[in-house]
Amino acid sequence: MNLFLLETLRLYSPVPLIRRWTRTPVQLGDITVPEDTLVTIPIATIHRDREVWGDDAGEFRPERFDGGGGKSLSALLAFSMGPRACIGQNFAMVETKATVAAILQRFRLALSPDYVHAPTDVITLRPKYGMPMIVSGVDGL
Ligand code: HEM
Repeated sequence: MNLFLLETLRLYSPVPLIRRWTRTPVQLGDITVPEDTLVTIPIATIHRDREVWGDDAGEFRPERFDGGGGKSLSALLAFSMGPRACIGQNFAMVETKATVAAILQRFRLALSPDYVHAPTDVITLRPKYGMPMIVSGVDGL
């Protein structure tokens, strides 16, 4: 399930972008960013970059994380990186696994034909028209 969640965080990162102010000039490759500049880090775009993830960057393929994932350790930025990275990331991963496991022990979920795929960014990413599901109990319950 870990690989599945990582791939979900890559393609549908709940935080699609973050911002940082530079306090001193910062060298980013060939670019010198002056101090007092607001820099946007486009997480969602980086997560679909073919140069980082390969030609199948747009495909849902959890096994890509079996042995690393992208080109570098910092390729997956869903929880950001460094001293201001998400303090709740381990909790979020454990909580999600526990919740999904509890649901799947009791229910089978299928996407409703009414679902319209329209991820939208309202501070965090969410399905614009909701996510209608067809729920049935396991063992026909
Ligand atoms: C899938 C779930 C989550 C995702 C994708 C996520 C993502 C992020 C990201 C990208 C940041 C950096 C924001 C920035 O620098 O502007 C962040 C910061 C933070 N997150 Fe999360 N988060 C998640 C769940 C949680 C949970 C469950 C908690 C608390 C229990 C939490 C607490 C925090 C806090 C306190 C910060 C600020 C850390 C700091 O600035 O030093 N997050 N999160």
